[in-house]
Amino acid sequence: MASHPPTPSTIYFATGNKKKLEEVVAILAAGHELPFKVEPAKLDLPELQGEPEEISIEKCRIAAKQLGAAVMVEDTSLCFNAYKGLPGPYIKWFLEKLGHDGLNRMLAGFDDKSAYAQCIFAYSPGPDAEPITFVGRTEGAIVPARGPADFGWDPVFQPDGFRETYAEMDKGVKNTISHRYRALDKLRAHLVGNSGAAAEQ
Ligand SMILES: O=c1nc[nH]c2c1ncn2[C@H]1C[C@H](O)[C@@H](COP(=O)(O)OP(=O)(O)OP(=O)(O)O)O1
Ligand SMILES: [Mg+2]
Repeated sequence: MASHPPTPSTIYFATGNKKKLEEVVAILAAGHELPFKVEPAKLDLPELQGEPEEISIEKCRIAAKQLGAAVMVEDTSLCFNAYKGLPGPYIKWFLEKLGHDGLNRMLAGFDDKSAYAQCIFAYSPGPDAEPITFVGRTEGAIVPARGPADFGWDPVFQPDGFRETYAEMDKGVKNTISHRYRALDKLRAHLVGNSGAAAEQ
């Protein structure tokens, strides 16, 4: 992992998605007091192509250059096992063009409806540093849409071990089992471990 200077007092979370921001704020607020502040930065970051980790790293480089500061970004994939992980990072376009029903129709010919949601956070302390990444994954299945349609593909993703879709479940529950929680929890642990106090030891 790239060696980074101690965690700065302010880190910008660069995203154009207010529902992602809501969940990041809620997840961080539910944990212990942090030795740094996370400020939102509304940037319309490009939809890049490539392997998910590379996409997050490049997205982070772009955001760090634009903001000239410490920044975190995340890119989210929805991966169908019957499609060897596609749509993956391209889910945004599949969702936009096909909608919830269309995503289900993609799997009509397959017995295997299993999927996983994946979130990759990338963090960089500044424009000249190499971003580091943190991956979170939640296994589940693609189901006919159930629940409020206020956040992307939440209505069609039912995490393993639950009877509700992400959309139906209490936000507090989603924010303890989701792909976003799992990735962000690793990033938070890194940033706390690398904060001033710890870094002096
Ligand atoms: O927990 C989630 N539950 C349901 N849907 C979700 C979730 N997280 C991302 N999504 C949607 C948003 C976008 O349609 C696509 C990912 O694309 P992605 O590029 O990561 O998000 P985005 O462009 O909306 O925001 P950003 O400015 O951070 O890139 O899946
Ligand atoms: Mg995006």
